[in-house]
Amino acid sequence: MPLVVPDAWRPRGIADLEPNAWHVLRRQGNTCVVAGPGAGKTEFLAQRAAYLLETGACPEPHRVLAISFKTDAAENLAARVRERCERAQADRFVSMTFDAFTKSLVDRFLPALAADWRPTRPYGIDFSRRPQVEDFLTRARLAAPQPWQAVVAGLGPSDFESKIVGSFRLPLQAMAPATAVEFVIERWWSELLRRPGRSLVTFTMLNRLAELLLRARPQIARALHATYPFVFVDEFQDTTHAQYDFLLSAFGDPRITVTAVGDDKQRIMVWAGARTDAFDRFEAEFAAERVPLLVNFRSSPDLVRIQHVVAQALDAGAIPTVAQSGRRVDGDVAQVWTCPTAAGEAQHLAGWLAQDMAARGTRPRDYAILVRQTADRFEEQLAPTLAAVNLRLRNESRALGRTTLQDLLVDAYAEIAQALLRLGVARRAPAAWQIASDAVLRLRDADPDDELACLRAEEGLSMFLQGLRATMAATPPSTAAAEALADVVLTFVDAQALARSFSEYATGDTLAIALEAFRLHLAACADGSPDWATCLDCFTGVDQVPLMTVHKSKGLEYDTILFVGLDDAMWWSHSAGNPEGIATFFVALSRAKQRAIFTFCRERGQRTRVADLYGLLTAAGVPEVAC
Ligand SMILES: Nc1ncnc2c1ncn2[C@@H]1O[C@H](COP(=O)(O)OP(=O)(O)OP(=O)(O)O)[C@@H](O)[C@H]1O
Repeated sequence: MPLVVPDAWRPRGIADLEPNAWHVLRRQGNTCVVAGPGAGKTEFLAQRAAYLLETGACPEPHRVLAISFKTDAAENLAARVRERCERAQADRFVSMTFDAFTKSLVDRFLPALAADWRPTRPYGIDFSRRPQVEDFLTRARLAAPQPWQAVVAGLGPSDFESKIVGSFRLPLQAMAPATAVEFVIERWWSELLRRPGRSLVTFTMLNRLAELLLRARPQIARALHATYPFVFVDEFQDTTHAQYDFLLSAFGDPRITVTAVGDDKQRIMVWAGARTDAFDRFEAEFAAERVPLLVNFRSSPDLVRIQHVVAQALDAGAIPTVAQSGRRVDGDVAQVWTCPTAAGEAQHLAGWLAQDMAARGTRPRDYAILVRQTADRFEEQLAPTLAAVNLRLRNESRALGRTTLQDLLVDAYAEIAQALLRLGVARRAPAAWQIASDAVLRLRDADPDDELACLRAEEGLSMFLQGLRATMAATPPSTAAAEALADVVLTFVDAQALARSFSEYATGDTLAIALEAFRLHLAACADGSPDWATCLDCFTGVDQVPLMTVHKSKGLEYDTILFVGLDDAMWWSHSAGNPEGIATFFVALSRAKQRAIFTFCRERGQRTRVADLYGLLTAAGVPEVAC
């Protein structure tokens, strides 16, 4: 494909970029783009990838590496680049989560680690739960030499792994602890890595091992640099100590250009170890320029004004952003509903949703019900009431085996398998055909320029679909039939080909996790569906109102968000002015394009702990309405 002259390059799929975004798009050096919600940070990364690939700024065979924190964010970015670039260019865009990237390095180069730090192959993944860390710290204190015991006693379980273990650079060979903290760190590694049988490692440990690998084997770091001269990091505010240090060892090199984007007002992962100084460190240690984006493309002007009140509570110097999106609703753009009982709240919500959809011609997926936590409990409470007005609720935070429904829906295999099943019930499904035929060419390794190979791969697909249609027509949906279909599809797709063709499945158990979740979800949807088309609609969530935690809603947007449970019971860990609580509230509020509704139910709790959040809404002029 001919290269585009840089000055002639234009954004794809959007009319234009704001001036600051143009500046960073063309910039050579390291940059951090710090911008508020809806500023188009993710979109900007997709456009920059297209620019680098299409103008030859990132020439073949080099690649652009994008690192995200969540699977759905990584997939979302990859999908945006695929939509904007030719396949040959999009194939040079690698979008992975931090965990998948560092794990793949460790898995690939495990023998290159010094014996003292080498996990067994295979190793198990550990999630270091709080009681386990508490127990470990007690044992470590008792085993520590007397003079160190007081220091060990001062270590807390909540950030021990993420901060203490996460920020400690492993020496190239075995450790000889010189301090109390080093004693505990050494013991932690020793207990997990060198336990009898199979090693256990956490993702923090994998990040640390990947960082060690690059320091110990500079040739691996050089190979990484040669492959990825451009690196993006999305949601940079969520970077943990171990991840930041990995970035520094991996890409803190003048030949690599790193673009980090994020919003420190959306920092809601401090509890999971996000460091609070990531942008400052990046600016200093990567000699990066900090560039703000000043437009909000998502929310209407009135919502942007309310968001700014909350933004100022997080950062008194927050710069107001300019709304680009118009207002499309009459009346209040934000309200607090005060309901005496949970049942009354559910009824009001269901009735309001049905009425709003009828009045505005909106669809169930234009709305999202957000909760701070315990989405499963809210699902139980709300689903029957919504069903009474013919609305289906879908808990996207629901666990499916070792993943969640939300992550399954952006999984590459799930997308291919769904497309195949769609083609099994409908001949005319152009979008599904596109996904299936692209996937088959990739899985069968057919070069797009080799007409014969492409023809053969497509013939194979057509033959498979003939058989699949016959099977699906002859077998009504049931749990057993869904499981059998999942097997048929997997046999055709071929697990080995998946692992070969999709980097995310190359190592580890990502594919096994996706296959298990796909089977579980398909079987659950088949149960009670009158036909396969309905079952597949259920699978994708067509015409279902999504319910999810605020954490799961990060990066997403909806016409209207309904934040249920703004009370002390749901916000038990919040205290006035707590930045992470306000940031969580800010993330929820800023998902809305047109309207944000908050509900308070007296039966569920008080509103003392969350008085500051109500204070912000009042200051922004948001009215309270009794329901
Ligand atoms: N330059 C642009 N022109 C028009 N629309 C845009 C532009 N950039 C982004 N958008 C749209 O604005 C919305 C928000 O964009 P995006 O999700 O990239 O924002 P973000 O900064 O990553 O948001 P957040 O931090 O809140 O998740 C999306 O609907 C996107 O398609």
